[in-house]
Amino acid sequence: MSPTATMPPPGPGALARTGQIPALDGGEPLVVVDSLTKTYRGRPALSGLSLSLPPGRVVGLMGANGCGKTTLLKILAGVLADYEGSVSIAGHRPGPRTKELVSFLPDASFLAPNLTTGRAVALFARLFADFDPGKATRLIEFFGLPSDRCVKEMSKGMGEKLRVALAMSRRARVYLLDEPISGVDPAARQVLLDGIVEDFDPSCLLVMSTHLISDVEPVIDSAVFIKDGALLLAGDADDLRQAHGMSLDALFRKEYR
Ligand SMILES: Nc1ncnc2c1ncn2[C@@H]1O[C@H](COP(=O)(O)OP(=O)(O)OP(=O)(O)O)[C@@H](O)[C@H]1O
Repeated sequence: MSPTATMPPPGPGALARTGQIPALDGGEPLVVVDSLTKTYRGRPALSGLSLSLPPGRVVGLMGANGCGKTTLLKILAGVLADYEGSVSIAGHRPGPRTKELVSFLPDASFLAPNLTTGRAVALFARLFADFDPGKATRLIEFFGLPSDRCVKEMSKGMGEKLRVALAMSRRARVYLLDEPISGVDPAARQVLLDGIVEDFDPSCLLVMSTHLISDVEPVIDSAVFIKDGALLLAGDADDLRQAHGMSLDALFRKEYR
């Protein structure tokens, strides 16, 4: 099915054609991606993707396995630099300047196995000038993490909660979370999501990739669907639900079956 075949009729859903998610206050976009193409050894992972994401939004980045979500987040985070097209974060090409603006939670563990929660907080405070140790400590308590265990002694879900607490405690402009709730049980997902959006600053942008759409649907206000490295749908969550007459979860199942 071609992307245009799935586009909703003109009206709110027209947003979907361009990948422009509207600013809540009419302001400038924070992240702009134009004709982004990324190949791995000649095989395309992203193919001419264009997106415009304003501050104040909590965006769900969704798509089937291998559609390019992690690749997009890595490019925005400045981890991958060999791409075609243009990418801008607050007017800057991803690089050393934007790493100060972007808090990236990768999908793999990046913490040393011997770190306790306290040592992890101290490490992040040394690494990042914008890190708020008080917020990290509050989130660690909110998530119920034990203070006497190091990373290698934590369960997968505990490790994920610690990484989320650390990533969300930077005073960044853009938060990029790759599958932040995939390792936790259904009840804990809600707690994790509550922690992620707690105290969300409307001058910031939060993008999280996920397959767990019914879990994130109450929390996100915008959605980007990617298919085969290209944009399928993007827009305000309420507009998409209204234009298609179904939940984002149902829309995802319809588009990707
Ligand atoms: N380091 C790599 N080398 C070669 N190909 C890669 C590499 N990383 C990703 N790919 C390929 O790029 C495509 C997009 O992968 P990516 O990890 O971005 O997808 P994804 O949407 O995040 O998938 P998932 O939902 O399974 O995490 C896939 O075809 C994948 O096989």
